[in-house]
Amino acid sequence: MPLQFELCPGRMVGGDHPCFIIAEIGQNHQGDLEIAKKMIRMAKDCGADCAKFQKSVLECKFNKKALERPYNSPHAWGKTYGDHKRHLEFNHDQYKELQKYAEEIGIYFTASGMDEMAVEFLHELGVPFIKVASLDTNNFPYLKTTAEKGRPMVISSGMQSMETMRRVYNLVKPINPNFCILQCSSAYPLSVEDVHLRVIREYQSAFPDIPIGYSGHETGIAITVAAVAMGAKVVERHVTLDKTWKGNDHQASLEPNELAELVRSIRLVEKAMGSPIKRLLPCEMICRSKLGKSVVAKTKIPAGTALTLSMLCVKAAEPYGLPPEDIFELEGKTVKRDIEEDESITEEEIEK
Ligand SMILES: CC(=O)N[C@H](C=O)[C@@H](O)[C@H](O)[C@H](O)COP(=O)(O)O
Ligand SMILES: C=C(OP(=O)(O)O)C(=O)O
Repeated sequence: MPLQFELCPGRMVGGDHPCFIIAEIGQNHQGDLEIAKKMIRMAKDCGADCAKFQKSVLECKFNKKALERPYNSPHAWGKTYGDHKRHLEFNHDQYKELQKYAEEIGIYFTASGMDEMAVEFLHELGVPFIKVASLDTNNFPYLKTTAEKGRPMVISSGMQSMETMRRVYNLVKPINPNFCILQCSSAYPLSVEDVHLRVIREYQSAFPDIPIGYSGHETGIAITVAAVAMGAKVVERHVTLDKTWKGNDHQASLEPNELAELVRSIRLVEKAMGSPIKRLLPCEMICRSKLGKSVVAKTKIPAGTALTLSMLCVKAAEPYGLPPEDIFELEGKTVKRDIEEDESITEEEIEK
């Protein structure tokens, strides 16, 4: 079964394809369409593959009491949680405008569908893939209808257990094979001790036929780069224009210079991952001929002498002689000509 699939038109993920980098604008746009556009532009300029938002149909995502509860937080945009969330929600026409803008500047555009109606909305909008936010990952009716839409899915796994993630995999796989799972811990900002990058390995062995990725809420870029070195094929990070802005996620977000550095570092590490085949590289030949050690005569050895270990030593020598790892095989072999003390012993001097 392939470890890769087409996440967006013309963009494969998994296998040897470059890691797909999602700039999660989320609700960091302050409810302002112009800021949202600036953030899409910033994501593109910094080299991210995709600009992502969060779409909710609030009455479908929350029950009445949850919307009516007071939101006493410095990050609140309204007195109740419902008012707060309403302020941050873009409508259909605004989404259309953002989508058009992203298309014009050439960056993939999508959102997490944070309830079934939101997924319906995104499906009709024609996003390339649906992001399943952690809060819906154990929402099995949602997962089933979303998988049935047939669009690729990126499923995050904050707040879930391994057992639930196995059930998620078993539910989605037969309906829609084009999905990946992201390791994620849902806290903002996330402490280093709560990241658990090793879960990526667990997922890779439990779900070997899908790409695995990482959705990070920590500060800085190092941990996300490490996730890529561990094989994350999709990464997602919140982005902001200013970490001091009001909002729950800004502190755990990357400002433009950090996002650009993240993209650069990921691309660098991808190149450095190279090949698993260990061999002497052409670029190492200069070092080997200068400092690599080889077999040298410890004493003068007359032609026809059968070699013993006591006649040989190992040094960095000019020219480079026989490799020292073969020294024991030289015992008993005879030399074709007189060899001076401290002279390199090369292939040509040894009787076959
Ligand atoms: C789990 C989840 O949805 N997490 C999202 C994605 O990471 C977050 O962006 C939340 O929407 C955000 O932290 C909520 O903040 P507030 O409660 O102030 O609107
Ligand atoms: C909550 C989201 O993401 P995650 O679960 O990956 O943090 C989201 O994409 O809206």
